[in-house]
Amino acid sequence: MRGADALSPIRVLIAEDEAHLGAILEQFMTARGFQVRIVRDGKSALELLRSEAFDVALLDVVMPELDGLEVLRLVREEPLPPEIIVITGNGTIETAIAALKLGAYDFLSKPYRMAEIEVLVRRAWEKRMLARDNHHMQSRLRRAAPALTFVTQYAPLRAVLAMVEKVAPSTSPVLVTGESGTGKDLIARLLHAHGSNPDGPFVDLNCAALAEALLETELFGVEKGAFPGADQRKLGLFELAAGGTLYLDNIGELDLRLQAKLLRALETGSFFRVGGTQKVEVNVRVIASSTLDLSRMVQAEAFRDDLLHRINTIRIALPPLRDRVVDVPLLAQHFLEQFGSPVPRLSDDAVTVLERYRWPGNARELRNVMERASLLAADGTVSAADLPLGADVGAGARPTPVMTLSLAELERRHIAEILDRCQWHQGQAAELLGISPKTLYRKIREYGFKRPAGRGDKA
Ligand SMILES: Nc1ncnc2c1ncn2[C@@H]1O[C@H](COP(=O)(O)OP(=O)(O)OP(=O)(O)O)[C@@H](O)[C@H]1O
Repeated sequence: MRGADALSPIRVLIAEDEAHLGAILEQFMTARGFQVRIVRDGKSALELLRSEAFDVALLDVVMPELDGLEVLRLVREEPLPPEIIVITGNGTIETAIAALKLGAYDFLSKPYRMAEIEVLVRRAWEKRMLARDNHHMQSRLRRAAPALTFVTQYAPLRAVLAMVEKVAPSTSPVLVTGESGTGKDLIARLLHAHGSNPDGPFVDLNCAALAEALLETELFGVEKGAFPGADQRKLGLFELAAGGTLYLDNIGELDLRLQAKLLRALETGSFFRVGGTQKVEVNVRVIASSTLDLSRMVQAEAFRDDLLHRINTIRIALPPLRDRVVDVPLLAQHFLEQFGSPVPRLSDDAVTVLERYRWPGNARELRNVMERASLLAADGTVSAADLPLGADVGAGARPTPVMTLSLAELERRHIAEILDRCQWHQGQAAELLGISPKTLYRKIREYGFKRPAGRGDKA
């Protein structure tokens, strides 16, 4: 069982107004390996429960300011509340029933034995873990988690993989760089899987896909009433990733103000929700990725030097596929195994075509090409004719009647064509168009383009 002696101790809040009893409880629980915070009144309990993540809370019913039942009621309205055990002083059955009705895990009457408390707290924690694991498993299943195998025979990349395993258990931030489709997301997932808490959440955010204001609330959460329309508190991804990994894809797209907020969060392990006045403390491993050259962005004053230093502690650079031709047939085979059943064979002429192509969309493009080829393969063999690579070059060379078009119309058509060629992979399309993914995202909305069903595997 994970728990007090494992990597992440069980976090317990004790709200007890009798100082002597509180001190004994704190001492006992700390000695048993729990991570304990203690407060003396209901108001402080509520504040702490709202600002920090706890697994279990022990609430005395009779407390100044707010009584335990009221704290219980208010905390149960929060997203992801801890399990709560209510301690009744007078032992009335009515209070106990009221607590259970309000959603308490259980109750204990004073006087109680310390061993009883420990057993109850562990059980409450197990219930919480089961619920959380179940939630993670469901979301993982929903996302149909991609296979976590990084295929390569290219020696420098094998060295990178060895480093990934070595640095995975540390909690330092990691920066993964490389062109779109080179496998940055896959590396982030591998780091998480080999990390100190693989069962913890893996939360990813594509910083290129959201507008500034949305990004901030998405990342850091928002307090109820922070702005019109914020009608309830929303937890940010930083909090949802507590005890796990937060993967910030396209970090170069964060604006300078958010970069400053992120830096502070990384340095202090805490932040304020939008509109919030209470510090939220979290323990999250941050992995950032970028297709852009962040050092050049620093020179252009578009990226903070200090943030780059902070996330650059561990840097993993992925080379483009065209620089490691040795991997092309290997990866092609790997993807065929994912799509084909029975798995088709690659003919020699197909391998030659694959090796000659430059793969601007890297492994993702190869994956898409293999998905298509596995459908077309006749007699269980993928031949050169099943690969659309030559045809693509031809399409790109088609003359366009530019003289009769306005500049905006020309832009609209060009973007539509590139999106189509990249099968709606926006990172790749932005790269081919020479604009940032965020600009592309804006243009897509401006021109009202709609992603055709089944196109593109990532925003
Ligand atoms: N070396 C590899 N072995 C196996 N699969 C790979 C490899 N590299 C990439 N892939 C697969 O190719 C696809 C694209 O990779 P991934 O999403 O990790 O790229 P990325 O660099 O994060 O792209 P982007 O910058 O556009 O977000 C995924 O399906 C991934 O699993």
